[in-house]
Parts: sequence; C-alpha cells; structure tokens
Amino acid sequence: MSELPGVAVIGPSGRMGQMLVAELARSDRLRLAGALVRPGHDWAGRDLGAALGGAESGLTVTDDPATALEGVAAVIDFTAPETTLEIAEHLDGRGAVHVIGTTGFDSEQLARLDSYGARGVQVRAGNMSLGVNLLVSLTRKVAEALDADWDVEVIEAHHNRKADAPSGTALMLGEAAAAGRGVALDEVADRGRDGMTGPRERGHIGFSAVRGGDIVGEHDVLFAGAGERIVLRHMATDRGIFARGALKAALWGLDREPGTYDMADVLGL
Ligand SMILES: NC(=O)C1=CN([C@@H]2O[C@H](COP(=O)(O)OP(=O)(O)OC[C@H]3O[C@@H](n4cnc5c(N)ncnc54)[C@H](OP(=O)(O)O)[C@@H]3O)[C@@H](O)[C@H]2O)C=CC1
Ligand SMILES: O=C(O)C1=N[C@H](C(=O)O)C[C@H](O)C1
Repeated sequence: MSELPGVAVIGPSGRMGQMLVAELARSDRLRLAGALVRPGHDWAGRDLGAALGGAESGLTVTDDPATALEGVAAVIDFTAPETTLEIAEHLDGRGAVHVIGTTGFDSEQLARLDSYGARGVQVRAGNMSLGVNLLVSLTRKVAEALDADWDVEVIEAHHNRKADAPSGTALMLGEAAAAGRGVALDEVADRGRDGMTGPRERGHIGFSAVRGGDIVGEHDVLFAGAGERIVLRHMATDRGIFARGALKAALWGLDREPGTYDMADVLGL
C-alpha cells in the first residue's frame, strides 16, 4: 500500500499548531511528516508526542526548515507574517502545497506572498471554517441588496493573546461587504475611532475589535438602517474547525495547478 501524503506543521507548539497535530493524528488521508519550531526552541530535537505531554510519536521536532520540509506534499502554516514568508521562500520550486492560515499581513507582505503563489499552490484564508466562509457569501449578498443608507460595521472578538487587529476574518467580511457594494475596501474602511470623529460617513465600513480571555473567535456583520438592523453572526467555540478546514485545503491543493486559492475554492462556495 502506498504511503499517505506527508504534511509538515509549522509552529506545532502554538494554539493552532497543537490542533493541527491532533487532527493529523486522526486523519486517514494525510500523515504528519514534519514539525518545525523556531531556531533554538526547547522542543527542537525532542519527540513531538512527548513534547506535547503525550506518548512518543516517532517524529522528531526540528528547528531546521530543510529537515522539516524534506519530501512533504503539503505544509500547514498558522504562524506569523514574516515566518510565513520565510516558509514560502523555502517552498519555492519544491511543489508542496502551502496552506496559509496566518493573518496580519500588510499589503507589501501580501504582494510578496502572491509572487510565490504564481509558482506553487497556495491556499490562503483568514478563516478556514465552513461557517465563516458561508458568512462571507451571505455578507456579500446582503450588501448587494442594500444601499449605502445601511451602515455596515464588522465587530470581532478574540482571546487576549491575539497579535493582529482587525482579525483576518473581519477583513474578509469587510472585503465581501465592499465587493457587494462595488467599492474598494481600502477607500471606505474605518479601522478605529477615537476622539472627535464627527458623524459617520455614508458608505463607510467600520471595524471594531474586542480582546479578552479565551474567546476563540466571534464575528458580527451589522447592517444598521433607519428603524431596523440586520446582524449576521458567526461564533467559533473550538479551534478544531480551523484545523479541519486546513487539512481539507491541503488535500484539495494536491491536485491543483500553481496559483493562490482560498477556502471558497476549496469548499466550492
Ligand atoms: N485562518 C484561520 O482559520 C485561523 C488563523 N489563525 C491565525 O494563525 C496564526 C497563529 O495563531 P495562534 O495559533 O493562535 O498563535 P500562536 O502564537 O499560539 O502560535 C504561533 C506559532 O507559530 C510559531 N512560530 C512563529 N515563528 C516561527 C518560526 N520562525 N518558525 C517556527 N515556528 C514559528 C510560534 O512559536 P513560538 O511560540 O516559539 O513563537 C507558535 O508556536 C495567527 O496569525 C492567527 O490569526 C488562527 C486561527 C484560525
Ligand atoms: O487569532 C485567532 O485566534 C484567530 N484568527 C483568525 C482571524 O484573524 O480571523 C481566525 C479566527 O478568528 C481565530
């Protein structure tokens, strides 16, 4: 019997890294074949299972990208923007699928990522859950149906360790609302209000970020009209939804031509 496609996880000690390791251990279609930590991390050289506090897994954690990525069919990366760019550089020309869940890229970093996507398969999404990707479609549809008399606000809440704001998901939802209205998000986004801001500008899309405790991820898209409001809401209570989406993306990506894809492509939405 042939071996299952091997997957490397970048940052296996992280919140998402641990979820990905657990989902890969359960998978009957993919196998965990590499685990990369940052240089000098105290897990480097240890058995992954033991480092996670469980039974020996037979896979040694490494801080050497060449060792972790050797021969894998896909790499799942939920880390930080500069780390993801370094991984994209290592993968360039190797033919492995790069599944990117990392958020918080600036426009220059996104352009650099796109250049790697032109030569390899990248699946990139600020949120890999089915529910959020459906919410993105719904947001676009509602925005198409309503005029700019309806104020759009995206409100997100996350745990107190989150590094970036607004969340990647909030930006996906803002992009969807802007697309529904036929405008560019950059031109209408209000990404933080403080002080004498004056009345709200018609047609703008506002963002608010709440940070606290262990909130996994909550997103509301509020359409506020005169005398009525519509709220579209997604609440994540288990990071497994993102990890399972990432595994689905890795499998889907194995048969693709080079390009940058998203979860709407993977899920056929
Ligand atoms: N798209 C989606 O569906 C989702 C996206 N995310 C995004 O995923 C990212 C990670 O989130 P989360 O897991 O909560 O964050 P964590 O901080 O818990 O995990 C990040 C991991 O990446 C590791 N890392 C950073 N740099 C390197 C490097 N150079 N080499 C190897 N490992 C490295 C960190 O290691 P160390 O601890 O040593 O720094 C850490 O283990 C964020 O951008 C978040 O927004 C999160 C959930 C869902
Ligand atoms: O950092 C997180 O935790 C999450 N990040 C993603 C985002 O920025 O939207 C997805 C999810 O909401 C959890």
